[in-house]
Amino acid sequence: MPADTNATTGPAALQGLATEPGVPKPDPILVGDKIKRSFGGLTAVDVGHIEVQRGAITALIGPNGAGKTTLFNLLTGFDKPDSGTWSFNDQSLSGVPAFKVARRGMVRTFQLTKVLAKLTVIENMRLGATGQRGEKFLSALFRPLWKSQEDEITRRADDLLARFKLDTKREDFAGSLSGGQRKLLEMARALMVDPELVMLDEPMAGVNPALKQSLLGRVKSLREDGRTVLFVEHDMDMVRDISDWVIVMAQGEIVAEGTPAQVMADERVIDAYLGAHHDTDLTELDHEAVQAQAEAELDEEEAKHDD
Ligand SMILES: Nc1ncnc2c1ncn2[C@@H]1O[C@H](COP(=O)(O)OP(=O)(O)OP(=O)(O)O)[C@@H](O)[C@H]1O
Repeated sequence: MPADTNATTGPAALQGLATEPGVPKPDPILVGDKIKRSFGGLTAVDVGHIEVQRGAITALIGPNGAGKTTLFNLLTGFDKPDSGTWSFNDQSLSGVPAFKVARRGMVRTFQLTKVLAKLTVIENMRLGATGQRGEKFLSALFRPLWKSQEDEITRRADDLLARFKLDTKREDFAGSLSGGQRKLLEMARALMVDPELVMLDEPMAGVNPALKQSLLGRVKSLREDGRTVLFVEHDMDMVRDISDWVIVMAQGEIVAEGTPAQVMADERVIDAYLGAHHDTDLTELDHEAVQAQAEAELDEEEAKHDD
């Protein structure tokens, strides 16, 4: 089927957009303005404008300390900004607590913490249904629920575990799962509230390369189910493979946006990475960036000699 060049919805609509930071999207599910968060004298986030396209997979990348996690925390109500406003499905989310944000259809995954690792897989899933109250609300597990509500939660959890091929691990402690299985559990748990927007925190971290493809398939299937995905990731292969759009942060600000191919060739992105000290697996981008810069310098030299 030929691509619909006039599409305003989904990933297709992103083709041909300007690559300026904060560029408006044709059908945004999430819109933020002037979001600032400082820690002491350090400005962790200073985002002028951000829009996330509905039904697309958007990657949020940037060097260590760029403010990605802080922005995730702010948007999902786990942290409070110094200033700024944002809305989800045209409804303001400023000041809305995390569990209510989740109920409205926007959830974020968390890397499995020590406490959650001590619970079984099914217990983790059931906690997901409480709308991300998190481990402070572990008591939610033991709070009496209506039997029918409990049955419904268990049924949904078991369906998701089967879909994510974790059903045989149902009674195992989450801490005993492999890196890839933990990532599947984090994702499955987030789906307990049937969210429209799923925010994934480094979905590839600690995953065995052999499992990466299957995990990538899971993320793509979220989009096929009609969900919107926003993810933070250092693994550039993943970013290239599955993102429809990439937003690049550096020093708290959005410095560039575009398709994966556009941002990876963008000077502003190369500068952001080369200008920062980082210790994660951005080697591939580094390599490309260094090569691109070397080529640019050689071209400049050649041009000088040509004159
Ligand atoms: N609770 C906090 N207290 C003080 N400083 C913080 C806090 N949280 C984050 N920061 C600082 O804010 C800046 C942005 O951090 P953040 O974790 O959001 O970056 P990031 O882009 O997610 O980095 P990484 O890729 O390493 O996870 C960093 O300089 C960090 O040290």
